[in-house]
Amino acid sequence: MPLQKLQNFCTANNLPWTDEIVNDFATYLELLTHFNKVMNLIGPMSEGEVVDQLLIDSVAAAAVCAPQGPILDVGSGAGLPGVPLKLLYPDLPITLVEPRQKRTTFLKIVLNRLDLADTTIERKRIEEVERAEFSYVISKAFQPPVQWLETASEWTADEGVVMCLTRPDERAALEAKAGELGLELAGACDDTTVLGAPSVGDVRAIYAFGQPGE
Ligand SMILES: C[S@@+](CC[C@H](N)C(=O)[O-])C[C@H]1O[C@@H](n2cnc3c(N)ncnc32)[C@H](O)[C@@H]1O
Repeated sequence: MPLQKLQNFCTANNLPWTDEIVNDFATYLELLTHFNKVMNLIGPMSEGEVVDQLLIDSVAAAAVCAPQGPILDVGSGAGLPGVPLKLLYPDLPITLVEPRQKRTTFLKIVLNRLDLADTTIERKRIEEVERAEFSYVISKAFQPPVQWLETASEWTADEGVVMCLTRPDERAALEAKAGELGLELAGACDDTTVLGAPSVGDVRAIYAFGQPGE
């Protein structure tokens, strides 16, 4: 079954995996592949490719640093990585920021079909969203990593983390920018294949940045 690799990934990395989570991922996968054909949300992809390239890349962030409080996903598109994270951590509030109407229409369909509580969809550019603080600030393929770290830091609570889904060759530049912003590395994976992520997705390294501990 297409979700087997996702299950293997979650169990190998001690991420939540229950019957309810399986059902929710199956529904999301079905909605993504169905509406992709009519709305062109993610380009032509098979179910297997969606799992390998999008779903595992999304939950891989939690294998490096699991969310502990409200999540902000900027440039969420068809809900990546925010929806997979919400399915793993249904009790955490999440805000999905996405300016394009077709994509937010799809997000609303997902929200209704999966009955996702504490989920806010902002059909805006991040620059237009009323400022708030989040515990876990994440994006995938939204801004170049260093620019993202700077953007995200403005939305991150004191105890929170900025998640950078990127490539290993960005680490030095990210650490330099983090120093300027008064942040430090709070979690790192320089090669997501060691987590068991297929090497076909865009996310090859994951770094978490937070305020220095005492
Ligand atoms: C390359 S897509 C990535 C979508 C999704 N994160 C993924 O990985 O499939 C970038 C997304 O960022 C959105 N976007 C562009 N500018 C934005 C802005 N200023 N604020 C929030 N989202 C923005 C686009 O509409 C698009 O859906």
